[in-house]
Amino acid sequence: MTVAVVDRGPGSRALSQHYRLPMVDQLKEKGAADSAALWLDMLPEGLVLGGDAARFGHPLRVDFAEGKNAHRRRFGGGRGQLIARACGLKQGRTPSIIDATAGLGRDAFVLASLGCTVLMVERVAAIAAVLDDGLQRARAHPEVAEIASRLSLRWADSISALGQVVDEAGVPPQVVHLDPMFPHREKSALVKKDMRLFQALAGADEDASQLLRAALEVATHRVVVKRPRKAPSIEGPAPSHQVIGKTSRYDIYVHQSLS
Ligand SMILES: C[S@@+](CC[C@H](N)C(=O)[O-])C[C@H]1O[C@@H](n2cnc3c(N)ncnc32)[C@H](O)[C@@H]1O
Repeated sequence: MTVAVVDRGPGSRALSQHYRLPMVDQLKEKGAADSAALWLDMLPEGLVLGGDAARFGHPLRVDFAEGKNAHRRRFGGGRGQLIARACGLKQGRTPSIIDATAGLGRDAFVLASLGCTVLMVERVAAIAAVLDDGLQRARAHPEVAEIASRLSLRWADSISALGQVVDEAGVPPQVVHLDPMFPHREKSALVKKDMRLFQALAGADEDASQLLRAALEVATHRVVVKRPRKAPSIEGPAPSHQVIGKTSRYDIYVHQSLS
C-alpha cells in the first residue's frame, strides 16, 4: 500500500526523506486519483494518516491527552487491568518494558501511565511517523508530559533489530510486550474503519513466531503476547501461563520471576 506525504513545505519534505516516503502535491488532493493510496498530512492539529474515506473512514492521529487514551488513563482500571497483570505490575513493581509491536502506542501509554519505562518499536513507516508525532506533542502537553517522558520510539523491525535496539538502550528489558495483528475472521464489513486502515498498512503479521523468538532472546524476565481470547497461541514454545479477559488474553512466557 503506497503512503505519500502531502507537500506542505520543509517539515513535510524532511518527513518524507526520513521515512523514505514519496511526496504528493497538495493540489492533487491527497491521492484522490488513486483510491488505494494513503497519505500523511502535517496539519496544525498534528500529523494525520488518511485515505479514501469510504474505505478507511476518518483519518488517524495519535493523541495521548484526549479521546480513548485519556479515557483509559482515567477509568481503565489501573494495575488491575489485564495488560498490567500480564506484565507483572503487582505490588508496585514497574518493570522496564519493550513494546515490540507499538502500533498507535495505546498499550505502551497505559504501561507508562502506570510508571513503567517503555521503549516502543514499530516497523511500518507511516505508523511510526504518526506515533512519533503524537509522542512529541504529548511531551509538550502539561497533562501527559510526565507519562510521555517514560516513552521512547524506534522505527525498526523487531525481528531483525531487537538485539541492536537493546544494545543501544544499554540495558536489556525485563519484559517484552507483543501484540501482533491477528488475521480477521469473515465479518470484514464489521471491522472498524480505522482497523481497516491499520490492516492495509501492517498486514496480518504472519511472522509473529519469529518475533516471539527474537523477544525471548532479549527479555530478561518474561515475554507477554496479547491474543484474541480464543485464538491459538503463536507457533513456538508453549506459554508458561495465561491471563484471560473478556475478549482478549495474554500468553506469558516466563524466564524468571520479577522481584
Ligand atoms: C495490533 S497492532 C499493535 C497495537 C498496539 N498494541 C497499540 O496499543 O496501539 C500491531 C503493530 O505491530 C507492528 N509490528 C508487527 N510486527 C512487528 C515487528 N516485527 N517489528 C515492529 N513492529 C511490528 C505492526 O506494524 C502494527 O503496527
